[in-house]
Amino acid sequence: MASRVAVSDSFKHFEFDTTLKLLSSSSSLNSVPSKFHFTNERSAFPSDSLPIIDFSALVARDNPPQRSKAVHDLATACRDWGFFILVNHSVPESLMEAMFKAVKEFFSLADSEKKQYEAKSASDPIKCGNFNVANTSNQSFTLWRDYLKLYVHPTFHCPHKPQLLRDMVQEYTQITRKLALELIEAVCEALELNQRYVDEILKMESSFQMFATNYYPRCPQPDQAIGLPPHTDPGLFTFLIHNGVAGLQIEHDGKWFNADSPQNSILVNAADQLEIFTNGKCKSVKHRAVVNEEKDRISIVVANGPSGEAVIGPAAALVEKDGRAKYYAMKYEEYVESQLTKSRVDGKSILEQQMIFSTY
Ligand SMILES: O=C(O)CCC(=O)C(=O)O
Ligand SMILES: [Fe+2]
Repeated sequence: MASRVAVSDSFKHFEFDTTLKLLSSSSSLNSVPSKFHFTNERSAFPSDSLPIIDFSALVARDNPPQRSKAVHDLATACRDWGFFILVNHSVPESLMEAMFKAVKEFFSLADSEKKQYEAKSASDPIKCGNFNVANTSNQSFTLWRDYLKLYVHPTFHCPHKPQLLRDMVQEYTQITRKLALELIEAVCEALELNQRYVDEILKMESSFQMFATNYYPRCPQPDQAIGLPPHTDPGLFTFLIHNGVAGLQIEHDGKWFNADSPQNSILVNAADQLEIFTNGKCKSVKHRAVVNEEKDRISIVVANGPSGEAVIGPAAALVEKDGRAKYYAMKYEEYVESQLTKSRVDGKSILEQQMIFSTY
């Protein structure tokens, strides 16, 4: 990492200065301004062997052998990679296209219009602008991306303009919520956890679902800035689609892999609450978003969590089988807030802080 701005009392995670979209469209921008400086090694291996999960087989309840194979494949993917490509998921291609049109309309609004959604605190249900992160030496830098983040369930929050965004986010998050529920039920089935865990422990009926979209403008020096530094996601399963421009990388066996995906598929990763709830049987995979010199990249992300009120620790039946709990429990809404405000780029993640290490 190169020089950055030292963290002072005025350090703010949330910032709305000038959007990056506006800054990077200036023809004279030929180097990364110092506040974005983050030296990164963005090379990664190709991702030929990423698991592919066929959603239609997973929900084929009239074909038990097919379903049980899909359930098994899902559990294996969550254990070995913490990441997979979901195909035959039933989300219409036209809805995905409309989502990209809608978020582009949002990012193209004037800064003065977007500024009303500048976050004042971590718990604001609508946030947009830039995001600053710090490292353990108390130096901060700004990420090379503009973002919009919304809390969409159990209460729906979305800007009123553009109307297309409001309509599409509502439709897309409703469909993806159903997909997430199916995935969670399948993981529970694979681990022999009954429906009570889904309904009463995770409280999926009031699942806390977040929608985010990231706009990563092309970058004059992609090795000197980062879209999103390595992190894991809160929640159970994160769904990601992108505009066809590569940039997502995932960590596997201590190496970075490019997470390429076929068109119309959804990239899914197991997230922190799934790792905790399954007592480590599913892995919350570290990932990052790198930027490039040629093309603007947009990703659309849905983080599907348990209820914000749910206190998530390892499932009792698994603790019994494993002989010990490997994680502390925490209320999910507190976990989300801690991750937004307390994480340090090169420090222990909130997930690592929740781990209980065996004393023998
Ligand atoms: O844009 C991407 O590829 C990654 C986004 C992501 O990891 C996130 O929003 O948590
Ligand atoms: Fe993420």
